[in-house]
Amino acid sequence: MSATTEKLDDLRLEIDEIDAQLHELLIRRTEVSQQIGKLKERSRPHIRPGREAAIMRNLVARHRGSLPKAVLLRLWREIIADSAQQQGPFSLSVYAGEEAPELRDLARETFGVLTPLSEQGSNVRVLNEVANGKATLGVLPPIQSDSRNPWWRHLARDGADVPRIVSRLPFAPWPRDRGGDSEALVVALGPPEPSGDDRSFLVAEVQDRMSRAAFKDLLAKAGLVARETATWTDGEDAPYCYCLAEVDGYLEGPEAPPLSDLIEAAGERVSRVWVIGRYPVPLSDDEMASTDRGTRGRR
Ligand SMILES: O=C(O)C(=O)C[C@]1(C(=O)O)C=C[C@@H](O)C=C1
Repeated sequence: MSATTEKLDDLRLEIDEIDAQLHELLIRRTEVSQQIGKLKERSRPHIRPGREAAIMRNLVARHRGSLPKAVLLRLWREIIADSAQQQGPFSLSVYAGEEAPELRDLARETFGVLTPLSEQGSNVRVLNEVANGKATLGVLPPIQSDSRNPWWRHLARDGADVPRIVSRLPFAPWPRDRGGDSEALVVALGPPEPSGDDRSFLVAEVQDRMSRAAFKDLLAKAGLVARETATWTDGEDAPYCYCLAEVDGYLEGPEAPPLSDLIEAAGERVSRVWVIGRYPVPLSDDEMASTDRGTRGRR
């Protein structure tokens, strides 16, 4: 046996041992997830987007070597998707209409190959599937400032059956030369949970009309800087318009600052404000950059 063959055999043995350990750990992780599922039985839905984001951030922060972070996170996405499946019903309702026909791929990449997925031709159908418990998560196109019939307007109300925005996709962007450029927002029922680094969406019900610029000024009075804004009115004669803003941080609710400040600053003009969702800030291109470019691709 040549020295090279001997060395190859040794290294393959080492890979077999590593695979056995990884496999054993996956079996154990699944068992622990089932135990968590039993403890959470009464707190449906069992999905925790904030916790998942924290796990992904920790993985990226700890990573070293030449395995791309995109690959590392993809593996964990599959593991966590199955973990959710182990704990109870877990399914997706994905918008597949003209506005964003390609969300299915993004949903599959994020929520695993085996997760049941249905496609819907309208945003309202996706919201209904989540509201009536047929789907755990709804995957919808990003907010468009000029939409005549935006899906987010259906979230501007109170109630335990009103879905809320819980994630923004992709959480981990693909390397620029490899990935598609589709984006999505994910909605779910259930109590919100901060991830440690979040953004929020709020909607204000404003008497009469308000331009996006005027709404930004109003937000500034409450110390809020809008990343994005959108407005919607239900026809010419409607008494209200609805103004949406995406802001940094985790907003608690209209009773607490800064939203209570916003309502005060607006005087009579703002009758109601809803926090229609919060989501963990996705990883940046810099955070996803390779930790070890030197050895990758070398022959
Ligand atoms: O931490 C939990 O609550 C879990 O259920 C575990 C777990 C995981 O596998 O890491 C699974 C699903 C949740 O969405 C978040 C995390």
